[in-house]
Amino acid sequence: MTEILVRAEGLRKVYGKGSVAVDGLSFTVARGESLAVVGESGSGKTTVARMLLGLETPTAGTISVCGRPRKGRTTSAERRRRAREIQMVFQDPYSSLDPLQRIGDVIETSLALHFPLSARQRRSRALELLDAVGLTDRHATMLPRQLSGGQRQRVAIARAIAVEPQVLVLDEAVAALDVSVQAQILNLLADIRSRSRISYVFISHDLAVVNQISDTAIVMSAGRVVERGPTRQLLRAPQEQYTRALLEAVPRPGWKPRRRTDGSPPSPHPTSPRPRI
Ligand SMILES: Nc1ncnc2c1ncn2[C@@H]1O[C@H](COP(=O)(O)OP(=O)(O)OP(=O)(O)O)[C@@H](O)[C@H]1O
Repeated sequence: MTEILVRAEGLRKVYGKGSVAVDGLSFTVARGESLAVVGESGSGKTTVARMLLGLETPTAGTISVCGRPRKGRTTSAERRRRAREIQMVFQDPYSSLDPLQRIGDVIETSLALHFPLSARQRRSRALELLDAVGLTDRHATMLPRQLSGGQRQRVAIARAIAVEPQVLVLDEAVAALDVSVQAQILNLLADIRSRSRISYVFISHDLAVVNQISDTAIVMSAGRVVERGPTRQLLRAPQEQYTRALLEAVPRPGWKPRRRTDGSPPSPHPTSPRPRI
């Protein structure tokens, strides 16, 4: 039987005096599923992510994660428990990393909050996690500014998975990276999902990226869902004009609605047609 990890029903968010960011949104995410939330800028995607994480309170509607409703005031123990259910990776890891904290300590701090490990066990687990995202002991001693954007995003992912969450929300997590680094991070996320049965809510405006990482997708416009379904089908045969327009707006030569299945990185040669979905 499918285990539902995230259930959002009738979500609505109104900012200030009547700016409706999300309106009547419902969706579920099953264990191991990767759901993409797609839409143009201002369609309400980040607001959805922030509500899932409890960073914004819905004006109406309900969210439950791992079968427990997310509402009301929380104690610090409850916040820790919730953090183990759902974690988030942001677009710009630099702004979410302490510039003065070494990378190894970033991961250790996350571990210390959630697991009763000795200092030695923590260090060893931190190195294991960095290794899992393709970083080495050498990176553990570095500061965020000494890493590339892609490496910083790996740190952000390692920090999030250190907590062993059931659900990972990724808000434009590869948008700031160049195409080959994007491909590496997407492959890494696919590996993590196949190893751990973690679920993803992958927020993106980039339909090619969405096609590589998600099973199902919802397309949002002005806070509402305009179309939803299996990602592959939705991108191959969009039913709604809005989705078609989003697809047509992808500004790349050689754009073909064909899924890349071999996990290979896109061509590094800008003149050749880019093999995408
Ligand atoms: N804190 C806020 N206060 C007031 N309005 C907000 C706030 N955050 C978002 N909005 C508005 O809500 C709407 C949805 O914004 P949101 O950031 O969720 O969209 P988005 O799809 O994530 O866009 P982008 O991809 O540009 O980040 C926009 O009209 C935005 O101006």
